[in-house]
Amino acid sequence: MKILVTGREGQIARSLVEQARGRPNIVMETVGRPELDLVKPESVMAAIRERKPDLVVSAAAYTAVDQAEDDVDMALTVNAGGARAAAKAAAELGVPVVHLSTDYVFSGDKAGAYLEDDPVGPQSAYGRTKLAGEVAVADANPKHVILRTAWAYSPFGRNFVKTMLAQAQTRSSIGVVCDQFGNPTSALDIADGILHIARALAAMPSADKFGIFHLAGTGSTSWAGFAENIFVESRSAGGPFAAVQRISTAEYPSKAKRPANSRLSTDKLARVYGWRAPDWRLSCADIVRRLVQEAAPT
Ligand SMILES: NC(=O)C1=CN([C@@H]2O[C@H](COP(=O)(O)OP(=O)(O)OC[C@H]3O[C@@H](n4cnc5c(N)ncnc54)[C@H](OP(=O)(O)O)[C@@H]3O)[C@@H](O)[C@H]2O)C=CC1
Ligand SMILES: Cc1cn([C@H]2C[C@H](O)[C@@H](COP(=O)(O)OP(=O)(O)O[C@H]3O[C@@H](C)C(=O)[C@@H](O)[C@H]3O)O2)c(=O)[nH]c1=O
Ligand SMILES: [Mg+2]
Repeated sequence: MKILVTGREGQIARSLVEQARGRPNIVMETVGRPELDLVKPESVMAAIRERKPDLVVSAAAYTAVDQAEDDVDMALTVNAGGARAAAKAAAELGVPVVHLSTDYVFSGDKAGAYLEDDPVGPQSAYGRTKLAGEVAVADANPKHVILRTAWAYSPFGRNFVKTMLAQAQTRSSIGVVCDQFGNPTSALDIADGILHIARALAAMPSADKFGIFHLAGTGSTSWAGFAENIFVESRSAGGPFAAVQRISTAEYPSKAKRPANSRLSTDKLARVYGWRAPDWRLSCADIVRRLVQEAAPT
């Protein structure tokens, strides 16, 4: 099975390449700028048409949450227009699209974990443009799996884990918000989940397998709790650590508003596909140890 991923250097794209390595019957290919540019729908259509994949993973996106507040037109063009083109190209080939979306489509006002059909209410430009992307993808290709994930981190690209470890190199204490709750999710786990979904769709593309699904790490915490766990693991692996000062959202001003609670229920994915991500602490430990080892002088 040939899987084509949009974006080359993104953390989910790189995780898909790593997790597919050595798996029989899976050819994982990535394509990004300049050949596939989400700003240019024709380039997206042409790149996908030419490669004739059996499944498209629409992973590339405008992901700079604060920057999107000042750059809404570009974020919308990429996250909705670009996503629509990828889904449409897949539809023309008659193949499914797995499209990545985000917990930031929710307002954060709910007390419990969000279900797939809970009302959306994005608080940020990024969240609004990603929601527009969900609508565009669903409209362009009936064979869509929209995967909302959250708080992604990995050994690759830019993410919260790498930011915390980098800051701890020069600081003994770091202020981190303790009043926003969600599910830290390893991009390597997201890649495993996507591979599971791809195999299930190839085996039996029944109607219940399409639609919106939540895929996130099992268990939840605050950003402060996440940071504390990162430093416990890093310290035990001989890496950098800092004290976490628990602060409120008001004490950490930012352009974009983040949801106070964006915990995602992953029961639908478990029910329909029989797959759930590991506990976030286990995956966090793996990735922190790997980053510490990779940084250690040899
Ligand atoms: N990171 C997170 O915490 C979360 C991410 N998601 C979603 O998951 C998906 C993947 O996220 P992640 O891997 O973390 O993202 P990254 O920010 O790591 O990567 C984004 C990718 O998109 C590419 N890209 C951006 N603009 C364009 C464009 N105009 N044309 C082509 N490619 C472009 C980038 O290319 P280049 O390498 O050239 O810059 C990069 O490869 C996104 O849809 C995101 O919205 C959902 C929830 C959480
Ligand atoms: C770096 C830092 C962040 N924070 C806060 C700010 C924010 O509320 C929270 C996370 O900050 P970040 O900028 O890393 O996260 P952010 O860019 O908001 O992360 C989001 O990215 C997009 C792409 C998604 O789809 C979301 O699921 C989510 O992962 O932690 C601190 O309190 N202290 C710090 O030192
Ligand atoms: Mg960020």
